[in-house]
Amino acid sequence: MSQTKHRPQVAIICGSGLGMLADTLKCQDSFAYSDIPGFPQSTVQGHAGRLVFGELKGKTCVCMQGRFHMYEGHSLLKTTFPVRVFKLLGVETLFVTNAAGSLADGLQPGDIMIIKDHVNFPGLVGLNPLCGPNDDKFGPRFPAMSGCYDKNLRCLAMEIAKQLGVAGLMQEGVYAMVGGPNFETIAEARLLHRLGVDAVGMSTAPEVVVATHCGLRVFGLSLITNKVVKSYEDSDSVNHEGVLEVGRLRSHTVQQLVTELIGRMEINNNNTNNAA
Ligand SMILES: O=P(O)(O)O[C@H]1O[C@H](CO)[C@@H](O)[C@H]1O
Ligand SMILES: Nc1nc2[nH]cnc2c(=O)[nH]1
Repeated sequence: MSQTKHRPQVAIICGSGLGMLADTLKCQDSFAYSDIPGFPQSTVQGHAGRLVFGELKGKTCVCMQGRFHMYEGHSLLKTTFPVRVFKLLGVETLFVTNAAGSLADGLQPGDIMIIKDHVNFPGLVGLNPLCGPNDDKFGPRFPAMSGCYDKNLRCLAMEIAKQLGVAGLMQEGVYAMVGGPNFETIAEARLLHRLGVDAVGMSTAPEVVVATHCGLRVFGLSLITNKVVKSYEDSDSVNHEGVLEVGRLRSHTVQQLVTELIGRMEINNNNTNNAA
């Protein structure tokens, strides 16, 4: 921390193809992950691997330009390590963003889903970053997750979307994390759809679990980059380049939304969770 004067209140994790969120920060100090002791390395295209500090609408922010995924071979402890670093830096609010495939019929590529809740599939079978001895300095052994996506921030995001004229692109929904790295089979897609999942990806849930455990307020959004194929008659097929391309197309809107939300949200929330 001796190498930057910034003391962030807000942390942003950029999803696949959404690294441009860091470009909006003013008075930047940036560090390659390879220069930060203990930090894993990004191995996925569309995740630059830089930690960027700066100002956004009067708030001090730190932005992860590139996240870590379980499928890269990192332990869940490693993938979520930056979240605890943010907590120790004094961050109060975590913004998580991701690219995701839609299962809900009403969500089209290019739409933005405000995450209302998640299904942490790896977590349900014991792949949870909180497994192992609990560090009471961060939070309790058995943390509640019922209100992990802050309701006030979700409402404010919708209000801002209306003011920006992009409300038609936005709705709330449930995100599910699967392990990846392969995309879903048709049978898996149908299963997820029946279970009430609106969008699926390979990240985010462990970060939110660790953030909630240590009392951070969380806001999450998924950029819908593709429809998950649910029909044997459908010859469409998803690929990572297409995912990154939708990120590029929607970068401006996502940037505007996140910038306004950070500008207008209250800070000093005392790290309390505000459940739905
Ligand atoms: O969740 P993010 O990092 O946005 O990336 C999503 O996009 C990649 C697949 O194209 C996967 O890593 C998936 O999780
Ligand atoms: N698992 C999964 N992750 C994604 N990331 C972006 N699109 C998708 C998708 O369709 N499935």
